[in-house]
Amino acid sequence: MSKKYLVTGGAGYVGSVVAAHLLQAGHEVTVLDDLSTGHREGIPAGAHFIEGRIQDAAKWLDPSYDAVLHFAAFSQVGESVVNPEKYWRNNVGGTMDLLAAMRDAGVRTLVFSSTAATYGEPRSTPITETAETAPTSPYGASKLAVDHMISGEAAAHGLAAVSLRYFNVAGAYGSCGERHDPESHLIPLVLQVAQGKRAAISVFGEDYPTPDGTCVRDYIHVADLAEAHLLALDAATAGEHLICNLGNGNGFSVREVIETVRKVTGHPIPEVVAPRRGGDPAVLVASAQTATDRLGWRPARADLAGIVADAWEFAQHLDRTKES
Ligand SMILES: NC(=O)c1ccc[n+]([C@@H]2O[C@H](COP(=O)([O-])OP(=O)(O)OC[C@H]3O[C@@H](n4cnc5c(N)ncnc54)[C@H](O)[C@@H]3O)[C@@H](O)[C@H]2O)c1
Ligand SMILES: O=c1ccn([C@@H]2O[C@H](COP(=O)(O)OP(=O)(O)O[C@H]3O[C@H](CO)[C@H](O)[C@H](O)[C@H]3O)[C@@H](O)[C@H]2O)c(=O)[nH]1
Repeated sequence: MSKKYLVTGGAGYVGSVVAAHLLQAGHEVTVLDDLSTGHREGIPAGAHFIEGRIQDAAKWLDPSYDAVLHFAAFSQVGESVVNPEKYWRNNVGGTMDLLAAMRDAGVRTLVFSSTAATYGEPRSTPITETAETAPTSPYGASKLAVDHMISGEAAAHGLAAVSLRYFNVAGAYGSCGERHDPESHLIPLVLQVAQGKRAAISVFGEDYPTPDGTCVRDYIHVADLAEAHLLALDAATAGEHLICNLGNGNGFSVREVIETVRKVTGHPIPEVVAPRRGGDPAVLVASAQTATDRLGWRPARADLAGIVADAWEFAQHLDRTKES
């Protein structure tokens, strides 16, 4: 049955891909986005668009919505360290306003973009949802605070809520892909080297306790992530706040990612070794067993070369549309 969804942050990377999946499944989608980091042309065709802030969600939310999918947030770890108040105000304050608007409008289902950054430096791997949460940045702390807020909303007011804790999101879905400015994520940066926009990729540290000395991460295709959101909408249960990690359970090192980009693009990709980046754990790999058990989710695009190939296709598409 067709449903009506509000997608906050639907002009951004992950939100636009999820909006596209919801539309393809036959649902009605309204994107609420202030375009602070998103792109108007990234909103998938067929979605309604409200240019506005989550802080003002009460202006637009009404009981006709079946659920909210909440992506809107600031998400740069480094920026959050130098400007933490920006993160508390937008991510935490904004979500508090959104939850109040949902309560007033009687919209009682929420899927929230949480993050692996809520765990901080892991004590063991793979990371399960019962692992200690000790975020190492204000960004991670702000997302953890929202998770706590949502738990309270479910317990006190019967919200049906699912938080999805993404590990390293990558890849693209058709014309929806990653275009952060400034870009800080590894795969799009390595692709910029392939495109000749950067001279070399910096490898942040080669003295970690990992097989090749570089950091290991769990890269998950954004389309697999999107499918988990559709399953989460079905699984959400009144009064419960379900938290699920989303990753493939496989770790790839920075050097393995660079080598994969070389193979996929056919470009040489010079690399330079740089100092460690503050706050980077050596290894971050998810156990997504809860997502499998509770949502019935299984990643279908776990192959790193396939993830990189889709991101490469999108990077070239972006260049072609800029030129034309
Ligand atoms: N990309 C990742 O690797 C990753 C990993 C873990 C979690 N997440 C989370 O997923 C979500 C989406 O991330 P993304 O990579 O797509 O980021 P993004 O910056 O591309 O998208 C965020 C969107 O939210 C909008 N926005 C921000 N504040 C807003 C506000 N107050 N009102 C309305 N719109 C607002 C921005 O304009 C942007 O379009 C974020 O919540 C992020 O914390 C992302
Ligand atoms: O130019 C670069 C960029 C990144 N890296 C390395 O590549 C790995 C991946 O870095 P990303 O910036 O792509 O991703 P992160 O693992 O830092 O971040 C991800 O995990 C975080 C949790 O720690 C947050 O959830 C965040 O939103 C999500 O993108 C890290 O070891 C990083 O040090 C480099 O070596 N060179």
